[in-house]
Amino acid sequence: MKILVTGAAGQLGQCLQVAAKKYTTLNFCFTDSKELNIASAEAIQSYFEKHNFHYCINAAAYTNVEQAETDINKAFLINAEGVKHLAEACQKHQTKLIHISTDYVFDGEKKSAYTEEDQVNPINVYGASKLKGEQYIQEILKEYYIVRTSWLYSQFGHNFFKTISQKAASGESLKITTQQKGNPTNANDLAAAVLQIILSQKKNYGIYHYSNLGEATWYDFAKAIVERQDKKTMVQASNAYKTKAKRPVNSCLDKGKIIETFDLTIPQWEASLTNLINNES
Ligand SMILES: NC(=O)C1=CN([C@@H]2O[C@H](COP(=O)(O)OP(=O)(O)OC[C@H]3O[C@@H](n4cnc5c(N)ncnc54)[C@H](OP(=O)(O)O)[C@@H]3O)[C@@H](O)[C@H]2O)C=CC1
Ligand SMILES: Cc1cn([C@H]2C[C@H](O)[C@@H](COP(=O)(O)OP(=O)(O)O[C@H]3O[C@@H](C)C(=O)[C@@H](O)[C@H]3O)O2)c(=O)[nH]c1=O
Repeated sequence: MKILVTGAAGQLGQCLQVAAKKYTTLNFCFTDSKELNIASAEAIQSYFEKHNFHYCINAAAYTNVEQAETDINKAFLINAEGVKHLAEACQKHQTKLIHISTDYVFDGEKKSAYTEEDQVNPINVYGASKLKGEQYIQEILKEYYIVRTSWLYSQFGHNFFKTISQKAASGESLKITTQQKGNPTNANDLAAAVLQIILSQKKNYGIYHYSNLGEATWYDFAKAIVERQDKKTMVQASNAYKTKAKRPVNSCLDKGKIIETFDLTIPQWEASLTNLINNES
């Protein structure tokens, strides 16, 4: 089975490269933004003409939530138009698309975890651009998986876990917001789940939610990161951390559908965080 991975130099892309090593029967083609720029319809069409992919995993995205507020065109160029180009190429070449989306498509007003059927209503530019990408896929394709995830962290790339670990290592005291809750998710777990979807060979296409189990505020998450590394840094709860972009107050995701459909076992976020730290040290 031949699988294209876009955005392969990013955080999830690198976790997919690690996870892929376990599956020698799968033939991966990992591409970074230089090899395959998803914002270029021509580049995508000519790449798909040269290969015959069974699946495309789209891990390419514009992910800077703060910068997206002023860099609106670029966020939409990559997260919406880029995804449209990929969907069109997948449609033309009978390639199944696995696209990664976000909890930030929701407004956060719901009191409990969001299911796949819940109303979307993004409250920042990044979320709006990702939603537009989802909508293009639904218009163009029948054979797709949109996997919404949240609060990704790992040993790779830029993420909250690495920011907090670096600040703690330099002895900087931390003020962390208690104003949003969600599901911290180890990107290595997401990568494994995506490959399990492919290996299942099921045809239950549609939208799915995947994140680690258990909820936390960013403050809870930061405290857990610092405590597990035995750092003496003070982690202070804050209810006034200033940002340009609004973020959903609650973006917890209900995982019932993906667990049942693909028979997945999803780790608790605390256990997965411990695991990552133990593997890194
Ligand atoms: N990070 C998170 O907390 C969350 C992420 N997600 C989603 O998960 C997916 C993976 O995110 P993550 O790995 O963390 O993100 P990263 O920002 O780490 O990686 C994204 C990758 O996409 C590449 N990219 C950007 N523009 C293009 C382009 N035009 N063509 C090809 N590649 C491009 C980037 O390359 P370059 O650096 O060269 O531009 C980068 O390597 C994304 O869809 C994201 O929206 C969902 C929820 C949470
Ligand atoms: C660094 C820092 C952040 N914060 C706050 C700001 C914000 O409300 C929250 C999270 O900060 P970040 O900017 O790291 O996270 P953010 O960029 O909002 O993370 C999001 O990224 C995109 C790509 C997604 O799809 C989402 O699921 C989510 O993971 O923590 C503090 O309170 N103190 C701090 O020292």
